[in-house]
Order: sequence, then C-alpha cells, then structure tokens
Amino acid sequence: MAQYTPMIQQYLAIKKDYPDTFLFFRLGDFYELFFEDAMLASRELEITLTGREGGTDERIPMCGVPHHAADGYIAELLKKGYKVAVCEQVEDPKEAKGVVRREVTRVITPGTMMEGKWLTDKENNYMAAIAEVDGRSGIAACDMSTGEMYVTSLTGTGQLVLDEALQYRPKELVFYGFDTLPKTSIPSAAIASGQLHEFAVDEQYQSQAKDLDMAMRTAVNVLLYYIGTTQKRSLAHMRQIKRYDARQYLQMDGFSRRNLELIETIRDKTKKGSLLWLLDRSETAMGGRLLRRWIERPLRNRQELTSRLEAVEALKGDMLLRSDVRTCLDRVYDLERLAGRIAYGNANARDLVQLRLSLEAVPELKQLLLQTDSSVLLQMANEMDACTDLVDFLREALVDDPPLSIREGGIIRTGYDAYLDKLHTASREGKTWIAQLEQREREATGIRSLKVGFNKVFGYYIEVSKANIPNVPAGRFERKQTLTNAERYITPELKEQEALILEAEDKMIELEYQLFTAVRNEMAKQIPRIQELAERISTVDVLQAFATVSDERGYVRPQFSESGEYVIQDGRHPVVEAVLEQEKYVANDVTMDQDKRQILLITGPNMAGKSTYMRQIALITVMAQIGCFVPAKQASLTLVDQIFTRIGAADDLVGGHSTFMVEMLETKHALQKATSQSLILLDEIGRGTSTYDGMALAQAVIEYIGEKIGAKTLFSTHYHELTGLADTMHGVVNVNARCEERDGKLLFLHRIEEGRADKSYGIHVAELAQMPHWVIERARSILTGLEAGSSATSTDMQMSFEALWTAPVAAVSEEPSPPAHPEELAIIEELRDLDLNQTTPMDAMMKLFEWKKRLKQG
Ligand SMILES: Nc1ncnc2c1ncn2[C@@H]1O[C@H](COP(=O)(O)OP(=O)(O)OP(=O)(O)O)[C@@H](O)[C@H]1O
Repeated sequence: MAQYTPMIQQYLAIKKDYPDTFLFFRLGDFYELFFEDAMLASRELEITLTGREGGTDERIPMCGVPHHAADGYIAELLKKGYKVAVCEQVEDPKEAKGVVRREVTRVITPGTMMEGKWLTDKENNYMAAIAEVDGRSGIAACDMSTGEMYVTSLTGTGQLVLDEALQYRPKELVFYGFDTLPKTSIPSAAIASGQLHEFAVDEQYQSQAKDLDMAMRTAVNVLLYYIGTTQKRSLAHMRQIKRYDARQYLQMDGFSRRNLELIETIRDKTKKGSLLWLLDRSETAMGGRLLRRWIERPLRNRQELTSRLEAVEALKGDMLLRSDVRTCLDRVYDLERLAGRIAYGNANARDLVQLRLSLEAVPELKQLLLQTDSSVLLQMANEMDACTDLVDFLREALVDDPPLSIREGGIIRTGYDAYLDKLHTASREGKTWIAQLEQREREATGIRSLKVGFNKVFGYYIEVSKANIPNVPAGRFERKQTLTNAERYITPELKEQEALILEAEDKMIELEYQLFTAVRNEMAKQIPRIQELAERISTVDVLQAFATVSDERGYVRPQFSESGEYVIQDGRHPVVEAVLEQEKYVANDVTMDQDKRQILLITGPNMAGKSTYMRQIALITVMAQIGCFVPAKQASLTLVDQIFTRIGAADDLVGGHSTFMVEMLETKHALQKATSQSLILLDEIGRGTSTYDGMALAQAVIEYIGEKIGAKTLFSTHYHELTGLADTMHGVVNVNARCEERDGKLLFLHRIEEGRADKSYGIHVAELAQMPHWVIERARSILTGLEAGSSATSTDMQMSFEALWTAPVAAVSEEPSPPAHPEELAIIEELRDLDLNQTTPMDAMMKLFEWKKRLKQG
C-alpha cells in the first residue's frame, strides 16, 4: 500500500469497508471509480475506461461520471441489482492539509432507495429479510420510501418461506441462515447476508416488539441492522410494525401467482394484460400500491370482505358521487412518500406545498363519503383526520409556488416571521431608493442620459457618457470603471444602500432556510397522523377503483355461502373479455360443491377454451376475495384458503429441473398442502410422459384429491379414457369445451357444457397454425391408421403404425398433378369409396400394394 499515492491509499482504506459495493469517490466535479470497480462499471454503464498514475509502475484503471449526472448512473446500477457507496469530500479542499478528508455519506442499495426519481409511483420498493431460529422462519419486509414494515413467521425453513418473502417482490433480500435454499433462482432481487443487531427492534418499535416471536424479532433485527448500516439518516417514519399470520390470507405459491397473471403477464412481464392492469383505476399512487398489495393478498375473512364489498356497492351505485370522489382523490399527492421524505429531511418546499394541497382535498372527500349509505365509508369518513391545523400552518408559512431549491429564499410567506418581513422591507426599500436614484441624480447633475445599473463585479453604479463627464460632480462621485464611451461611478450613499440590500438578502436566504427546516421538523412530528390519513385515503381509492371497473364492465357482487357450494352463472375471464375486440367473450357457468360436483374433468379440443375457463374461475375467486365485484351474472362462492394452479409449461432449467419434473413437483406441492377448502386447477397433468404413464398418473392424482383431500378441483385432460371416472368415482363430473365441425372447418364455441368430449381435433388445430401441408396430411393418415387399429391387438397397432410411417411420401406430395390415365381415375374412385372405419391396417396395405401394381401395369 505504501507505494500508492496518499489519495489512492485513502481510497483503498475506504473501499476495504465496502467490498461488494461500487465506491463513487468524489474528486472535484467527478465521482471516480478505481480498480475492479472501474472495470466492471465501465462495462455496465458503457463509459470509457481510462487510467491514472497512482504511484506504482502500472496505471490504475479508472472511470468516472460528472457529479451532476451521477444520479442517472447510480439508478442504472441499482436497477441491475448493485449497491453504490457515495464517498464525499467532507472538508473544504482549500483548507485541507494534505489529502482532502473523505467519508462515505450514504450507501444506496436497490431495496433502500428513497429518491422519488428512482421509484415507481404505483409500486412499493420493498426489501425483505428472512431469518431462521430453531426451525422457525421469520420474514420481515419494509418499504423505506413509505415507512411500512410487515412481519410474520412460519414453521419450517423451505420454499414456502421464500415464497412468502418473494410475495413482496423485494428488490433486496437479506438472509440470516438458510444455507440450503437455492438463492440463485430468486428473480430480480439482490441477495445479501444479514447480521444481527439484537435490540434494534426494541429501539425502533419499543412496546410493539414484545408481541413478536423470536423468529419475527430476529428477522426485523436483521433488516434494521442492514438498513442501519446503509442509511445514515432518520428512520422516524418507519411506522407501526404490522404483524400478520400468512394463513389469514388466501395463499398462492409463486408459480400460481405468476400463472394467473395477477400483477404482470407471463409472456413479457408487463403490467398490461394482468389483473392489476384491469383493476387499476386508482387515482393516487398510494391507492395503486395498496391495490397491488390487496391483489397479492386476497382475504379469507368474510366480515372484512363484506365491508369492502358493501363500500364498493355504494360507490358503484352512484356514478356522480364516484366521479366527484375521483376528482377529489386526483388532488391528493403521494402522502406516504412525502412523509418519508419529511422524516428523512430531504423534502423541499414544493413537497410541503403538495402536502398542504393534498390535505386541503380531505374535507371535501369526507363530505362526499358522508353522503353514501355505506356504514364502512361513513366510518372511514368520520375517522379521517383532515389535519386542518397543519393546512393552516403550512398555508401561513409557505408561499404557493416556491422554488425547487430551499437555499435560494422565496419560500416563506409574508407575515409569517416579523424579522424576515423586516429584512424584506429593508431590501425592498433599498431597491426603491436605488430605482429613484437615477431620476434624482439626473436632476441634480443635469445629465439627462445618466443611468443606474448593476453588475456582479462592481455591484450598483452610475453610468455617465464620455460627453457628459465634465458635468459629474467632483468629490461626490467616485470613478470605478472606464468603458470606451462612458465612465461608471459610485457614491457613498449608493454603496451604503447596496450593502443594506445585499446583507438583507443574505440574511433572508439564511433565515428562510432556517424557518423552512423548522416547518419541516414540525411536520415530521405529525407523520403518524399523515400516515394514518394516507392509509384511509388509499383504501377509499382502491374501493372506488373496484366500483369504477365493476360499473363499467357489468360485474356483480359475489355472495359467500357456507354450504360449500360454488356457483357462477355466466362467468367471464375479466382480462380476456377486456382485450377481445370484435369477438365477444362467451360466458360460462360453473357449479361445484363438496359432494357430487367436487372435481370437474374438462375435456375438449385444443384451443377450445379449457385453460381460459380454469383461469377465469381462479380469477373470479381472487377478485371476490379482494373485495371486488366479479365478471358474472351471479356468483355464489365459498371462501377458499389456497389456490394451486398447474397450467401451462413452467420450465425451471436454471434450477436443474425438466418440464415434466417441474409439473410433478408442483402437483406434489398441491397434493401436500391443499385442504378441502382449496381450489386446485390442473391442466393436462401427465401429458409430458408416455400416454399410459401419463394417464395412470392423472387418474391417481384425481383419485387422491377426491379421496384424501376433498378440494374443489378443475382438471383438464386430453385423455378421453379418464372421462370414465365420472361413472366410477363419487364427486367427479365431466364437462367439455364444445366445438363444432361445419363444412370441414372447426368452430370453437368456447362453451363449456356438461358431458364428455367426443373428439380431439388436434390436427385441425395444427392446420389452423399453418403447419406444413405435408405434416397435416401425414398426421391424418397416421391417425386414420391408429384409430382403425385401436380395436386390434397391441401388436397389430404397432405394426400398422410402423407400416404407415414407412409408407412412401409421394402419396401426400403437396400438389398432386391431375391424373389422366383411366386406371388412375378408377383407383381414385375406389379410394373415395373406401370406408376407412371398416378397413384394417393390413387391408389398407394390401390395397396400396394392389393399386401400385395396377398403376405400374397401366
Ligand atoms: N369463453 C371464451 N370466449 C371467447 N374466447 C375464448 C373463450 N375461451 C377461450 N377463448 C379464446 O380461445 C383461445 C384458446 O383458449 P385456451 O387456451 O383456453 O384453450 P385450451 O382448450 O386450453 O387449449 P389447449 O388444450 O391447447 O391448452 C384463448 O386464447 C382465448 O382467446
């Protein structure tokens, strides 16, 4: 180290404490990165890698970004999951003896970002910690920008724990223990190892900490320790810790959530096309975030759901009122994040004006809600604290349109502070005196072209053109600057006034800054009130969003029955319905119960709508259990404790599992965890292996669910043989997705009817997908052979299959030339009359040989 220059030695000493972090090292107007940081950052940020002498023979790799543009680069690194430590010069370089003192003032990590520009309005920015204590796992998650903190604990240390943490979609996940979990497969979260600060939770949450079990305590401690080491600022806004039991919510594993496209689509991972996208009619950013949380955590508590539904009903029924509520909400800014910035001490005057404007909307919002007949909304309105004292205070203190900077004055309203007003008057009077000086001096000197001006170097001056210099009063005017055509002068009175003005302005700026921070500190004390209000406003916002969508799309209020019955009349898939343009969505019924109709076996051709039907039922369940109306004519549902879906392929090649293995693992998971109150959706289980294997597995799974679990289950399959189960197993019923063949074309009716499907139409669908003509024709002929052979013995079948496969390709050449020979015509005639259902594969082969022979002879 000794051979490095003192500055590089300083860099290395600081970097030692931030090994897994990009160190942005302030050097004048730049942040520089050195060594490996520089090499990696130059690649990640696409900036030029240079070098710098550092005392050794080799130049040190270096790259840098201008300090005023650093935010953009930092944001990019955070997005990629990296952390950044910002190292500033903490003393004035002019006063420094030797190397300027530098310190890390902040570590910015993906999960602890606070700056608005790096956050998405309608998305929480969570970080989470999971900690293991004696076989139990604590999960804590918080959003630093809003101050929310949640904690729960679960028995065990497996995938379920990870699933619970991932529900938050954390940007950062801190582990304490869990050495066996596959951390590489965690999507989009930066991973860190946690350390423990044993009493952090007691310091931050005082009495609330007592209610936590050891696993919860540890998780919160790990999280707080991590935050403490990165953030060097106030955590005053970290509000009440919300402890919950994951079992009080409808549970879905990560795969089912993704599969149902609750928050984003599977295909391109965007919000558009998801349930969230459909329902997000929220007006405020807070409402948008709460809606997400509700969708991620549907309820199981009937009473809470009834409250939400009652409020939605009231708002849905009164369009005018709803529109007024929406207009009111539109005036409300992001109170949660404003509160965060106030606590952090980085709120500016505009933020506080936004706070006032938001609070000003509250009395009207309350009035509107009081007009409804919903007891829930009435209670919410009555409990809303409009914070009128804060509004008055902010209105008195701050001007309406302050500048962005809090260091330039222009923030505090006249009348708020007597001394500030005095300074204002002094400055104003000084300026008026100067403004009048020009006229006075013109009269006194008789120089009509005399002017008073100002520049930064000399301050105020009196300017006289060369021709008028003889008239300048000697002694009173002091020459300051000579120009080509004029002279500039000052007078003692002018300088005196100038000093007064400048002093007043300096003092005003400093005083305004102090007054502003005092106002901000005052607001910081009110954060719990603001946060509570924010919670109520966001709830109203989500409820009105539900009401708006429900009204526009003709949804109905779901009823919840105790009988175990699950009946939907004319149900629709909410998202498919919304995106279908010309084509109308075909509504479908579903009737299930805990007895005779517990398992629906869905058969029907590909593309007929089986998966859509299953997803539709799951989505209707989720919608009902978040308190929204549902796309149906009528819905009488049973509350569900868990939803399991196995729909579509979900490869886990990174995790080392094949498609079929994933299917089996997920089915096992459903079989292990489901209860009689769960909803299971299984799409074509067993299709990934040989027919008999697959069919056997499928049947065993159905039997297991029917006999050992009793969960409501929808099971789609192409194994028509399984439909026989409806005759032998209690609780199994066949339904099918109807299709019709008209004029040789397949018509998808998308209608789910009672009974089993008669045909598969797979080749029709391949034809629709414009498979090569050759393949279609070949498949048809193979199918014909197979169907004909199905009545024969298995050896027959194998023979026929092989025979057909080795048959000459020319028979299905793409465009056969028209036959001209009479023998050919005769053969075609015979072919047309041949009844394939009455022809065994052997007969067919014999015929083929005969025809070939005749053609050769002919
Ligand atoms: N009820 C409906 N009304 C209108 N269109 C529908 C309906 N159900 C499904 N569709 C449309 O039909 C398409 C195919 O549906 P889906 O994927 O559910 O078929 P499937 O029977 O599951 O097919 P496969 O067996 O190949 O998986 C969907 O993309 C959807 O656009």
